Amino acid sequence: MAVYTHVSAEALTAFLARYDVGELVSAKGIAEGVENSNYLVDTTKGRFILTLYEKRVAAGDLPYFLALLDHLAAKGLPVPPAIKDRHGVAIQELAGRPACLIAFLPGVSLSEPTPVQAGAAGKALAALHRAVADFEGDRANSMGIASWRPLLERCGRSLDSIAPGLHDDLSSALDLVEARWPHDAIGSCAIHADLFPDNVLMLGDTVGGLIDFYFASTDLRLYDLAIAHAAWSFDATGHAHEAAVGDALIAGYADGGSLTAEEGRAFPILAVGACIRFTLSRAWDWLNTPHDALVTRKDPLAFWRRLRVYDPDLASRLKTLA
Ligand SMILES: Nc1ncnc2c1ncn2[C@@H]1O[C@H](COP(=O)(O)OP(=O)(O)OP(=O)(O)O)[C@@H](O)[C@H]1O
Ligand SMILES: N[C@@H](CCO)C(=O)O
Repeated sequence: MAVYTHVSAEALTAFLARYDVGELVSAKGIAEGVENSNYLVDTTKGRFILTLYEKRVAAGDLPYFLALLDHLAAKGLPVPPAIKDRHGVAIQELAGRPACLIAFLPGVSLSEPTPVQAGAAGKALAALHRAVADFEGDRANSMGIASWRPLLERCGRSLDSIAPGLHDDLSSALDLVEARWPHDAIGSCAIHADLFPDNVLMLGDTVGGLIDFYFASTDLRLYDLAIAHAAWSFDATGHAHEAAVGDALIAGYADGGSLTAEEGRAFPILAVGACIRFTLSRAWDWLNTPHDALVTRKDPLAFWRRLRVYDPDLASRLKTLA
């Protein structure tokens, strides 16, 4: 998280009065994350997360996200439902933004997951995909493949201020991904689409919570696994690939088995797509983050470098990676 929108103690007290959650004791902005504004809120009755939805989350999509969370919680997955106020309303407005009060889940986000922990996360992702088999909600992926070219063009030549040649290199990589993307050749379902280690709260080697469903959408199941693989199995710089962590994540997902031959063939291009998606969203943020926001921008090149593992041949032909 981050804090883009500031909430006064008075406004928060009035907001909490709509709920049966006790009275405000303290509220602290959470510096982690980049997408939404988040506060850790303690009341006389417990601990909560207050989220104010920013830039990439459209208010009209919130009913989909909350329905998905309710569906997953009802199936026993450790996801945090939004709290309803005394009138049964979960989606509110606060400080001019859409806002929800969310159940706090215990656990810590890992920065250096072990293979055992990655295996547990892979298992949890598979459980999520099984649990949505009867979920009827549908949402096009607003950060999916169709959005990458327009985002590249919106970033424009400013990308070259991050690394000389980055605009054209991203464009070349995108040409390849657009030509080879499997589209309907493999299964789709509701996916998390952002299952980074910071969105999995771990209790030792056990998954205690899956959070941050605000990119959830209907897309390729295996693309979700490719995103998680790219997020979990590299160090923070994107230089070092922890292959054992990635292998354990996939084995956990497949529950000890392996992907089908068709899935195995599709995986690298989906992972290259994941690299492009997060390079682009980070690059946009790098170039456009407001100066007064409490947020640590994430390095776009850390994601870009992962391409060297997923498509070494392509990487060797790109100025920014060769
Ligand atoms: N339900 C929850 N229970 C406990 N902690 C939470 C919960 N939701 C969020 N957090 C804490 O807040 C931090 C930021 O949350 P989150 O990842 O949802 O923010 P974001 O801005 O959407 O981030 P991202 O950059 O991953 O998209 C998490 O890393 C976690 O520490
Ligand atoms: N998890 C993403 C932020 C969501 O777009 C990142 O680390 O870039």
